[in-house]
Amino acid sequence: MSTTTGGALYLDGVSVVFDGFRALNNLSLIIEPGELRAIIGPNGAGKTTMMDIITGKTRPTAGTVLFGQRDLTRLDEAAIANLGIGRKFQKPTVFDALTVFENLELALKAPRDPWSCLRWRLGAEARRRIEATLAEIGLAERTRDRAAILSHGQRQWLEIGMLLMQEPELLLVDEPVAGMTDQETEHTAGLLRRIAGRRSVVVVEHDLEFVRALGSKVTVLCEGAVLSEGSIDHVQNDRKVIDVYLGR
Ligand SMILES: Nc1ncnc2c1ncn2[C@@H]1O[C@H](COP(=O)(O)OP(=O)(O)OP(=O)(O)O)[C@@H](O)[C@H]1O
Repeated sequence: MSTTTGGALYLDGVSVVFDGFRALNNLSLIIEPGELRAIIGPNGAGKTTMMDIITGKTRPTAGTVLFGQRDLTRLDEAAIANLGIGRKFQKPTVFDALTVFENLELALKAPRDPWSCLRWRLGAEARRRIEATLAEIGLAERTRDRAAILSHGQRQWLEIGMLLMQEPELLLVDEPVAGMTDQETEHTAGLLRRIAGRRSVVVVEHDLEFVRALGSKVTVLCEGAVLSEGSIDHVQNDRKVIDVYLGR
């Protein structure tokens, strides 16, 4: 199995203060290269703020954020994206008028080159990558269909595919299964399990059945810090987690 070339994601003592309110409070977390990790927690726990810190949208008030050897707190959002950190927001942003294939083609960062024979070879390589991604996201049968006629779940998978075309080392995924059917939810868990390994994947989600299907380590955030961490069975049986989150 090939492994990611990106390093670990390392957050140490990260705090974010908005007008005196601590959205993150001394948060420490390590995501290993190739790891799939689920992040859960009550509303306002700091899950979105944590994603915003990693992508450079929000700056920490204190603490260290490293991706491999790179200090993310010194980079802007574009530089962090260029390092290979991709983010999928809840609402998909696929192009309705384009086909599934064209959406993936558009997402591909094709290098421009004046040599036509080389361009042909790059074209073949691009096609191979698009086809591999179509198979990976399970949309090989829908290649020529316009995105507009896809189901909600299929649109989410297409957007994940568009992010994969950029070959991220770390993919952040925000509530991917909201609004999906049970079957689509199951497919999404399989998809995320498959795409981790070659890159790290961090998933924020409220649906605990889905989190169970991911089969990954789970981190429970509460009041801006890690409340519990371990297997889904471990965190679901943790008294602290039941008291502040699951028992409510
Ligand atoms: N820009 C901001 N200014 C002030 N407060 C903010 C800002 N962004 C987030 N907060 C506050 O920080 C806290 C953490 O919010 P965050 O969105 O990270 O939580 P969350 O775990 O993602 O919640 P949810 O599950 O509801 O999406 C919340 O109390 C929120 O109101």
